[in-house]
Amino acid sequence: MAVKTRENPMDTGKDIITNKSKNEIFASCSFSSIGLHPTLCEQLRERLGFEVPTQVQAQAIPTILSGRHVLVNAATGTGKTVAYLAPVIHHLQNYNPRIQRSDGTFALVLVPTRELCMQVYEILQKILHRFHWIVPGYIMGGENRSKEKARLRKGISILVATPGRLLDHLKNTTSFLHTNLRWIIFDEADMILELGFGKEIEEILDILGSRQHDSTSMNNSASSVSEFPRQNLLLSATLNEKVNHLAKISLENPVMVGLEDKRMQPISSPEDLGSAGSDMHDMGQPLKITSPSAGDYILPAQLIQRYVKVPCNLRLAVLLSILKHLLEREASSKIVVFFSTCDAVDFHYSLLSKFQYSQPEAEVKQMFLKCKTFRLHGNMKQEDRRITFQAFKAEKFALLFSTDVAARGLDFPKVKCIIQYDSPGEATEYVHRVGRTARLGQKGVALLFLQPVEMDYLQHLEKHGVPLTDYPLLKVLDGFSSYVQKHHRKKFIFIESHPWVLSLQKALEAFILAESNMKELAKNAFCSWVRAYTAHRGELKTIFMVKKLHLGHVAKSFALKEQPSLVGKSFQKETKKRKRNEKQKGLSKKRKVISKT
Ligand SMILES: Nc1ncnc2c1ncn2[C@@H]1O[C@H](COP(=O)(O)OP(=O)(O)OP(=O)(O)O)[C@@H](O)[C@H]1O
Repeated sequence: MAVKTRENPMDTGKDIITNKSKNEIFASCSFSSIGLHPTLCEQLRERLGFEVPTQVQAQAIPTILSGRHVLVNAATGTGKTVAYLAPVIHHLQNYNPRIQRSDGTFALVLVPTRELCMQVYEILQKILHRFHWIVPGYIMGGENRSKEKARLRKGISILVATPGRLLDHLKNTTSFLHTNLRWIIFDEADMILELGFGKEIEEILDILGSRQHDSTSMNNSASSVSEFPRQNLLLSATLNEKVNHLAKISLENPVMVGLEDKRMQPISSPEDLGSAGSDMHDMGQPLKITSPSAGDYILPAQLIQRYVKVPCNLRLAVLLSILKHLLEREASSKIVVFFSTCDAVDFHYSLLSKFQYSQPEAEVKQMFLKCKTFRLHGNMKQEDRRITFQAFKAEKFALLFSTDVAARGLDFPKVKCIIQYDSPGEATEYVHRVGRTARLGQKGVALLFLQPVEMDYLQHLEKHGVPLTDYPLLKVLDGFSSYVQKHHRKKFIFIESHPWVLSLQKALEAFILAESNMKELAKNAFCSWVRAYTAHRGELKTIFMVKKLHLGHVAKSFALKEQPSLVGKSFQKETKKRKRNEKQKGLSKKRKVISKT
């Protein structure tokens, strides 16, 4: 099938998978030829519509079936979930006599966020349709503990969990039976650590008797209760050096799937592997994963990646213009916009739910965007998070405003465009955010907003093999208004003087001024935005520097005419308090900002 030529700079083409990308994504074998039970293959076909395995599934499934510990590194949207679920189900449905609920938990899938927990559980439910004796279940932060206890007491064969809640039940739910545990799977392994769950994971492995020790095999521990040896799996699109310690304490002689040789280095000293310092073997060779460098992050080949350089004070007007452009050009578009804070999500969500606009001289005001808008962040009630997650999945034409809770693992069908309005920070997070589109060979576009003072971030991304091209913003803005053409025949070469943007900015400021609750939301969003900006780490601190910003212009990006006066002493006091709290609790900045799993 030929790929459509693109006229619209953000046109993602039809929802087609080209023959070329089909060959890159899918393997030329069948699920049964890689060892899966015929009924399971049928379930994959009937319930999920999977005819043949993806490349990563074709590599990982036989290796996992063989019982080896495995590290899987493959691009976003390539089918890692079924790559680990299918072998587990294959073995479990084969047990003779059949497993029962009273046997407790056999497999544990650890995930970093609640939405991912629900997603994996839903996939399990589908595949297990014909294997009714294998019971799936989930436990996660925000849910009712007593109900979870009751479910655990009855028995859950394959349990999906967020780490904090799992540890809680391991310590406090005596009826939680896990003596038959055979598999521990870390999905998005690097994120689990990034969120500061390292200590919890070590405790979990200790309690479950699945921690590797220097001289003892795990078969000497609690796992010996089970008749089968333990098998642990670590997966992510961005396995990096941070997972070395986790790999060391949880995997024994692991096989690497998708990690090129250049990413593996012999261990020269015990410190190479982190605090506990021991070795990890693959065929006798102690190895560790090195930091990713140029070209190491695998991004979907068909993903179009662009950046847009926007002066700070016009960011909001430009965001709204681009959204309008995209949604009006493509009648079935789904777009995800990433923000750095919950307050920013709330502000932009409320703004777009209410903001009406008419071009100068036009008589009737209309909603600026006529599109269903959703929001998702860690400060929302659990039930609202669940409703949003399900609703956005089902929609064909919708916008989602989110923090990084949606960045990892979530599989929203038919998302055509990802906009990173606030920069992601680490290149790893860039990779996962953009990975919500262009899944499984589908087309997709990613757009990154940068301010003129932040342009060095492009080099940071390029170092990791992520090259971006310029987005033709002026062309998009010019295409907008009859007003522009009627009153100004000259061509505009600066965004700062573009009549469409200026008129929109004016209207936004007037709207915020007139709506007191919106003004409050804008102020809160402004303050947390600045706080989040100061939280960039390492090398990124030199790119995203608050002191390089004009805070009055930042205020304009929340449609505030003036910089809120509360920023100053109270902001500094709050920042100091936050740092003190973080130090005391030993939490990573990120975990606090991102989510309450
Ligand atoms: N063999 C297959 N045939 C058809 N579709 C598949 C197959 N395997 C997976 N998919 C689909 O591909 C999409 C991506 O799968 P999945 O979410 O497992 O990817 P992933 O590699 O885990 O992505 P991420 O790194 O973002 O978590 C899903 O919609 C899934 O249903």
